[in-house]
Amino acid sequence: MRAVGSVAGTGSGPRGLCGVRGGGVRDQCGRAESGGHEKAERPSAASDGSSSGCHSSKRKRCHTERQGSVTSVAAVRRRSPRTGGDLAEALGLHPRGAADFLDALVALGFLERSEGVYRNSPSADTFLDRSKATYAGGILEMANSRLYPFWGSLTEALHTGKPQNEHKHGGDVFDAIYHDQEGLERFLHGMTGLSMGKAMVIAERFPWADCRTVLDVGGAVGCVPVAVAQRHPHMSGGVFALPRVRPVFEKYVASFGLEDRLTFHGGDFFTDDLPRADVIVLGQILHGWGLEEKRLLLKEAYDALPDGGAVLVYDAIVDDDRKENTFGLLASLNMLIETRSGFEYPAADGRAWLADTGFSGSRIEPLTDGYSMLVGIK
Ligand SMILES: C[S@@+](CC[C@H](N)C(=O)[O-])C[C@H]1O[C@@H](n2cnc3c(N)ncnc32)[C@H](O)[C@@H]1O
Repeated sequence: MRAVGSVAGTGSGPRGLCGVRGGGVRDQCGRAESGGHEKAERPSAASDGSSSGCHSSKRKRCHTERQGSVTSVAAVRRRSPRTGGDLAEALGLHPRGAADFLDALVALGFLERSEGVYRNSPSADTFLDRSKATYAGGILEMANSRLYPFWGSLTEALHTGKPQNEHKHGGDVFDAIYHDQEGLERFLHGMTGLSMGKAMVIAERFPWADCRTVLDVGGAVGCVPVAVAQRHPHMSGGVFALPRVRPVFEKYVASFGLEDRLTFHGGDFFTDDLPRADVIVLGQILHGWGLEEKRLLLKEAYDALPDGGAVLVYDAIVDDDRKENTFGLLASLNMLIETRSGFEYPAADGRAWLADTGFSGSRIEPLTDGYSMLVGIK
C-alpha cells in the first residue's frame, strides 16, 4: 500500500483516553447559530422585501426557485412575508395547486400562515435557507434529483438485488456521480445536509479534550471535522476522500476560516494507506459496502490509529431485533438501490466486527434521525 501522508500532531492523544464518555448534548440549532460561518447572510423573516420578478441577473436564481420544491419556497419566502398569490407568482405555480401546496407546507411545519401571509417557520428559516451555514436542504435537493426517481424502481431492486441508480448498467457509482461539477457538488452538499446534525452531536458529545487530531474518511466536504474544529480550538485534522472532492472541501472549509487546521488528503481507501490520526471517523461509509469491505475498512482505520485512539462509525444502525428503527431499515433498502453490496446493520454486528478487528472496547451511542454511532477503542 502507498502512504498518502499524515495528519499533523498525530499520536499525541493519551493512551485510552479517547474512550472516556463526555458531557451532555447542547441544542443543535443554538450550536449552529453560534457557529463561525461569518460569510453567511442571516436575514430575518421580514428582511428586505426585494422583487419576486424573474428579470436580468436574477434569471438563473429564479429558475431554481421555480422548481417548486420546499427549499425554493423557503428561498423565495425568506426575503419577506408573502401572500399566497405573490408566492405562486414567484414560484411559477399554477393556481389550481398553489394553495394546497403552500398549506401542505404549513401543515408540515415548513411555513407559517397568518391572515393569508406566509412566512418561514423557525426551523425552515434555520435549515432551509441556502444563504445560511446551517442549510441542510442539500439532502432534499439530492432526494429530489436522484433518490426519488431511483426509488421508483424499488420493485426491480427487490426482484434482482441490483442497484437502480447511476451504475444500474455497470461502472463505478462515484465515477458517474462525480462526472460533472454539478453532480459532484449536489452529492457532496447533499451529504452535508444529511450529516450536519450528526456532526454537531459528535462534536459536542465525544471527549475531544483528550485527542488532538481527527480524520474523516470518505468525509465529503468535511462537515464533521468542521464541527469538531469549530467547537474545539485545539483540534486539527481533515478529510481523506477521492481526489475530485478537494476543491469543494477547500471552499467549504475556507468559508469557516479553518483552512489552517483542516487539510484534504486525496486517495482511495481501498488502495491507499490512511493518514494517521487520534480519531478516525467512518460516517455513512460502512453501510455502502458488503461485509468483506466493511471489515477491510475497519482494519484500515485500526492500523491508522495510535493505541487508545478511537474509530467513530456512524450509520443508520438498526436495532438488534430489526423491528424498531424504521428509518434504518428503509435506509438499508436505500443501500439496495444505491450500491452493489451495501446494507445497514445492527449494533451487535458492528461491535462484533470491531472486536474481530482488534478494538479492545466499543459502545453504541444514539445520534439524530435514526442514526447511531459505534465507538471503537484501539
Ligand atoms: C455516503 S458518502 C458519506 C459522506 C460523509 N462521510 C457523510 O457522512 O456525510 C460516501 C463518501 O465516500 C467517498 N468515497 C467513496 N469511495 C471512496 C474511495 N474508494 N476512497 C475514498 N473515498 C471514497 C465518496 O466520495 C463519498 O463522499
